[in-house]
Amino acid sequence: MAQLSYVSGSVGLITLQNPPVNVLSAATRQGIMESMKKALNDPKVKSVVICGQNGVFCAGADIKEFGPNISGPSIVPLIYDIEVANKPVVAAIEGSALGGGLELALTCHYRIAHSKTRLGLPEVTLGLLPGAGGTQLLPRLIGIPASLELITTGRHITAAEALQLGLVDHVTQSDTVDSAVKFALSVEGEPLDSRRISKRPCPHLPDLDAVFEAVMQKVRQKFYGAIAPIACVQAVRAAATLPFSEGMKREQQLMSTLFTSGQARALQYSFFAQRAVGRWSMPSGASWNTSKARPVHRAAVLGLGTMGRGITVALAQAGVSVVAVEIQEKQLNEAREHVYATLERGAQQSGVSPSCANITYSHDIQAVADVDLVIEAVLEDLSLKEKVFQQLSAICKPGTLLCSNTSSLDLNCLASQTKNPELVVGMHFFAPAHVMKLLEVVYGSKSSPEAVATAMQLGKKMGKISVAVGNCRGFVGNRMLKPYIEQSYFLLEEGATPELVDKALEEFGFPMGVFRMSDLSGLDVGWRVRKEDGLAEPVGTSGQITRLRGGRRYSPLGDILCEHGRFGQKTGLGWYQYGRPGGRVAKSDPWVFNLLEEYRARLGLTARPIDQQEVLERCLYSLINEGLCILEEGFASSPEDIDVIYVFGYGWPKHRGGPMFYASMVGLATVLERLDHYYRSNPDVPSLKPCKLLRQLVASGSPPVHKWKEITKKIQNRL
Ligand SMILES: CC/C=C\C/C=C/C(=O)SCCNC(=O)CCNC(=O)[C@H](O)C(C)(C)COP(=O)(O)OP(=O)(O)OC[C@H]1O[C@@H](n2cnc3c(N)ncnc32)[C@H](O)[C@@H]1OP(=O)(O)O
Repeated sequence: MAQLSYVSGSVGLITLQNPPVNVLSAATRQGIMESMKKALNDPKVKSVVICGQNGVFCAGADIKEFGPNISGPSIVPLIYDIEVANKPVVAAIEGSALGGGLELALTCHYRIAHSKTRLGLPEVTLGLLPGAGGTQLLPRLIGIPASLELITTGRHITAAEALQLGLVDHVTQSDTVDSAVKFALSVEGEPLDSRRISKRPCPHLPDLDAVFEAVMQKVRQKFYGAIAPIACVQAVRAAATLPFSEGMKREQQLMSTLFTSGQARALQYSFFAQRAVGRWSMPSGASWNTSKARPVHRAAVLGLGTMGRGITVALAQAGVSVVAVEIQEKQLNEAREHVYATLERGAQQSGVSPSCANITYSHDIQAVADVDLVIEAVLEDLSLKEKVFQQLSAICKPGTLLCSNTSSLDLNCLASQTKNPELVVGMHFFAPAHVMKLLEVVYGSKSSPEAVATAMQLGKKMGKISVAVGNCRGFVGNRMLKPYIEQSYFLLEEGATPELVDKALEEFGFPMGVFRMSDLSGLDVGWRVRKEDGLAEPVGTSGQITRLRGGRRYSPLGDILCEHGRFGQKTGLGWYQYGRPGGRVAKSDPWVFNLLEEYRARLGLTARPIDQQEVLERCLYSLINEGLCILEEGFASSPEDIDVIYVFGYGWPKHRGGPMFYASMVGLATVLERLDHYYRSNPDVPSLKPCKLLRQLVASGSPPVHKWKEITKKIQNRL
């Protein structure tokens, strides 16, 4: 796991050998310790170089080993031995130096990095802090403000930035190990005291208290409810105020609290879940490792409204050449300007040149004739989309993949309009499409595995976390949103206010509660769907209000708002008031309170006190129940798929893992008991009826999320 070899006569070369990313597993730690000892005891060795095999230095501690029974030598004394070594130790950094990997490099006396290396201390994203001395060493090397920023965000930086910050000593474009060996030879025999970071004082910072106070406030706001960023700030403060050994003790104290926290478990689960969704499968048995993606060099986007523009930007930024089509001349020109400005802004932020040259614009659908893939993003109207798919099928060259960005329509209907339904898949982006990480890749009953593989690969190229899901109403994300929103309306009927519901959800960790979120997305969208479904009926001021539709409880409150032209932020009025159309700041609106009072009075409903616990249970457990139904029916292949969708597309707080993980943390038996309880008092609300899978999981002893598959497989109704 770590190999010592001898090069250039006097250099001991220690190579970490733990593919794919040389994590510091117990065996690797043992290997480094033994190799170091051997090299230091060997009189022939005058200097040491540490590198990683296959072009990767080290991605840090092995997250899979985290838990109560971690074995092998611990990291802290191991890397301490390196710092106190009496021979110069040089880190030859390439690929990645992250977490414990960067901490390992920090205890070396010199750091040589390849120009393409990424460095960082991302422990905070795993619910931890850099607990192998990182919080004490980094501030001594690069100062407190830069350290606070890197440690609290976990951001990866380039070698160039690392050089600028003083984190590395030299950046090379050529062979990293060769450069490091030459460098090691050049410093053999030189004094090392000044190279030991732990011996340095932390650079002085005037207004220390004010700086830490400001950072703490920022962190509490930005990472609401997350404990690791706070602990990171506290640990860096220890570096600024305590001697090194005391600071190390503080770091360990804070780390041990984080290490066993539920948040760390959730975030580490999420790390692996993000990777697991790439190993997709379909009910037919086809999967990522049996299906080959086609190359997509040229793609078309059809319809340049908000979604189409965002998708165009995302494709161009991924280096795909784009044909952007919009039949309305005015909209086309606006889109061209908008896309250009967005790409320019993105280029300024990232420091790379904009990709405008990759885009051609047309108002003629014939322009898509020779592309490899089309993403349709026209209005969410079935008959319009069906017509578009007929046209695409006739125009495009054979084999072109036809994708729809629909968020709600039946993909099979669109596929049935084409000559090759196997080439049709959904690519459901989230607004703004060039920013949001999530992509639902939707397979219909005839989609070929190759088509799914191609959409998944394109999503990856666009920097998305892509999740393959089946074609049910609303797919996974929006389908689960439905009972969540429904419960929030029922809570209003029973006595809650939008403020009360939103507060509970925001304190849980959502960036926006359900009502603020609905105002942002536009209340008219759901209204149109409800009207199409025959649910929303005009109420007016004196009309009869019915709260039962098709035998199910129904709340027309959302429809009533829309009848008053209150569509949310875009009209300046929704569940809140925004001052003006397009306003962003939500203020309570007495009009809404009056409406609720009148509504309850008309229906003879008595408002009762509703607490945050009830809001969370009803909104979240009904959403979780729907997620379990989706798993049961096979429209998602694993709980990880659902959790990734919710964290990256719907603002589910990252440190709570996702709805499925959260349910397992709360206890499936508790979720079942509470759903049973609410269903008993609301037998006309089917989404509160616990699904079969939930009962089965509880009957099987509530296994951890990664074991659910064994049970879902048994009861899945295949698509
Ligand atoms: C006791 C604690 C003491 C000290 C504190 C130290 C704490 C730490 O060091 S925590 C770990 C900090 N490091 C990270 O957070 C880095 C995580 N890894 C990455 O960001 C990326 O994997 C990468 C940039 C290193 C490489 O990216 P890419 O090339 O896209 O590959 P993958 O992400 O798909 O990874 C490949 C493969 O490796 C697994 N893996 C990556 N890092 C780790 C890790 N630190 N521990 C365990 N496994 C790791 C990853 O899961 C992939 O495998 P699977 O596809 O099987 O999941």
